[in-house]
Amino acid sequence: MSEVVYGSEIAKDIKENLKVKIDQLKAEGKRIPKLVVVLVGDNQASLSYVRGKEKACQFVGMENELITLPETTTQEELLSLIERLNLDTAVDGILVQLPLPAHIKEKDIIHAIDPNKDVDGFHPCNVGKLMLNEETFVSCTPKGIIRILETIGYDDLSGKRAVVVGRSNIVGKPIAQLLLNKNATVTICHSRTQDIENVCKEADILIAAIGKAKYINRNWVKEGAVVIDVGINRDENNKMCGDVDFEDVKEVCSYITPVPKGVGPMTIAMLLENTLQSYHKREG
Ligand SMILES: Nc1nc2c(c(=O)[nH]1)N[C@@H](CN(C=O)c1ccc(C(=O)N[C@@H](CCC(=O)O)C(=O)O)cc1)CN2
Repeated sequence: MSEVVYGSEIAKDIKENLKVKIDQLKAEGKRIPKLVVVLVGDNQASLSYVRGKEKACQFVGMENELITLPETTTQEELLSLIERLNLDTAVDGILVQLPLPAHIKEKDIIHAIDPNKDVDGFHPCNVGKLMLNEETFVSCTPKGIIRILETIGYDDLSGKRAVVVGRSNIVGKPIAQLLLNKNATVTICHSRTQDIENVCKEADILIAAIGKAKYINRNWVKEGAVVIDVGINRDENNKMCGDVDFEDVKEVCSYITPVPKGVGPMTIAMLLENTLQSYHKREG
């Protein structure tokens, strides 16, 4: 029987901590950190995520501007907005919500954001620094996963085998690098991996980030493994669920994150931390 790790509770503590720090800046009459979130189009899930970011900023007392643009926005229009935000000295963090409409090249947009304001940690400069184990903005979901491992005291990863299922630029690749930076022996599995079930079964830490509802069952999981579920899917009853069959896997692992209330809320807490980090780089 496992312990269920609620990222939502860890995130709440982090946000309370950030609120204290921002209250202190206010009491000292200092400038307040500012995050600008850009949403293009009307993807309902994205709208709900940016609202979550707005609410979190309000909770900690951070300045927040949400810029919503129509689906028909051109790449040039979005690039000129980013240019303006790059130059705005009151802006510490710029986040362009993904996915973008198909006619806009995500890569060009990410490359245009000033790496010093890239609180998503998606710019190639920041990804490169992560690979070199240098201080940088670390992408929020992977950073949140590491914080979960630290919170449960499972962060001495020397000699541990970590398996990441999924190779996205946002989650799979950066979490693999972060685990490697912590001395884990890391394997990345994906759709072309052979015998994926048995590779996963060797993991002391199993990170599921594939985007397939309840794909991983207890046959994939070593007894006592730590299981982190990054998936956000809908099951056959339209109920939100992860990539892991929670009820089945919780019987064999040591720790497991649920969906919802697991990794998702950590993403937003880490975004606030990255924005404060950017602020301090600028203001000292
Ligand atoms: N520019 C970015 N775009 C996207 C990112 C990102 O980090 N940067 N990540 C995801 C979406 N995302 C944040 O943007 C995100 C996803 C999920 C949650 C979350 O808290 N989920 C809740 C459930 C919420 C619900 O009820 O719908 C949970 O898991 O408990 C927060 C942020 C893609 N795009």
